[in-house]
Amino acid sequence: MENVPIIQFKHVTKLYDNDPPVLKDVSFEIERGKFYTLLGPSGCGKTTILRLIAGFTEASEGEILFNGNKINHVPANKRQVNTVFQDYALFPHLNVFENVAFGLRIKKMKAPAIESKVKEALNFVNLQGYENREIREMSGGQRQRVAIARAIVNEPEVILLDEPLSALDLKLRTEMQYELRELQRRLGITFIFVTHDQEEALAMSDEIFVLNKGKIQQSGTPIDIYDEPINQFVADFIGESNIVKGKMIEDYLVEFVGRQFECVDQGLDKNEPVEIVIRPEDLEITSTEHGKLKVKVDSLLFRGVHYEISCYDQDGNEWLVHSTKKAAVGTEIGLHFDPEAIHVMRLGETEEEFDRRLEAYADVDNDGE
Ligand SMILES: Nc1ncnc2c1ncn2[C@@H]1O[C@H](COP(=O)(O)OP(=O)(O)OP(=O)(O)O)[C@@H](O)[C@H]1O
Repeated sequence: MENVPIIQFKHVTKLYDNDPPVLKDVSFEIERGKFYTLLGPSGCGKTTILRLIAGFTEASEGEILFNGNKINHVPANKRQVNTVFQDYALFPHLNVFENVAFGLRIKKMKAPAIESKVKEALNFVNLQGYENREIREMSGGQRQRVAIARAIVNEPEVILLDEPLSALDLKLRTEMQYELRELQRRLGITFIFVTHDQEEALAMSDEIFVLNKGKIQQSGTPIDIYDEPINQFVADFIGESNIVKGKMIEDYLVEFVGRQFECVDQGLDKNEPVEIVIRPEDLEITSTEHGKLKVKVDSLLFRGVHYEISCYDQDGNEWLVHSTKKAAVGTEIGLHFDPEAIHVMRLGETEEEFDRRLEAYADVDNDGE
């Protein structure tokens, strides 16, 4: 049982009415006890995936499995899953205790057991002593914790969280990110968290699924996805990036902006058209003689930790640079970068092909040691 994924989607397609599909042939596996994030722009199908797992809607095609058993037609109240909604969906006329106790009362649990379970859940989210408070007397962050207590009190195997932090201001949101992550570790329950905020996804998750237009574009750890984006959509969505068109000359040699650069990629065709990603923090400002690229500084913004410098090369490509060094607007500067900073993306590569290519790199690295 331990090795069976807790949730599996096999070729799941979902249409509402006769509209075009909102999920198209989606397959993935969720392992027990990890923190997963579904990340993508508005309308890409994140909430639909949660609703399918919760049993609030049914798949049009494909299979959904829970602990290895098909659950496509299992009603929501028979699934070992609880949802924390964006607006928390708390009952305003009930106090904190009764909000958390609600599900247990429906299950007709005995009063002393309810009392101890609700207390335990409130302790978990640091709301001991708030039992008799009205919901309207609670702050946004406290309501959030009541909603989480209400989910964990049922001891589900999976907790689904649909943009639960989006109503909070930035400071509280950051605090709650730590709290939620910590809570997930202490509980050891599988969390599936939905957000369209890439920083939140990178900070919180064990695994991220990046979605666009009803398809999973890439899945992996935050570092995998940040360092090796599969395509332009992921590179752009997961952080600020410089993306330019290029050509793979041969293994370890790529051309862009009319020049050839040493890189770490291999296994592509000779002269294959590619896209190149370089992260702004991987670009170093230097003199025009020492730079690998010559660019003209267009604007400079102070961002607290670094300057954000926008430059243009001879072909009109924009290059964003994050640097603690300043550069004067209107001057020409050089940009230096290491071969490892160049990420080569194949056009139209599927996730399976991409993973195989990265594995081949790893084999070469290991052989080389
Ligand atoms: N009950 C419904 N009936 C018809 N269409 C729906 C229904 N629910 C969602 N959709 C459509 O399905 C698509 C995906 O919606 P979904 O809510 O899953 O996206 P999302 O990624 O969660 O977006 P958001 O971040 O805006 O919540 C959207 O085009 C939406 O309009």
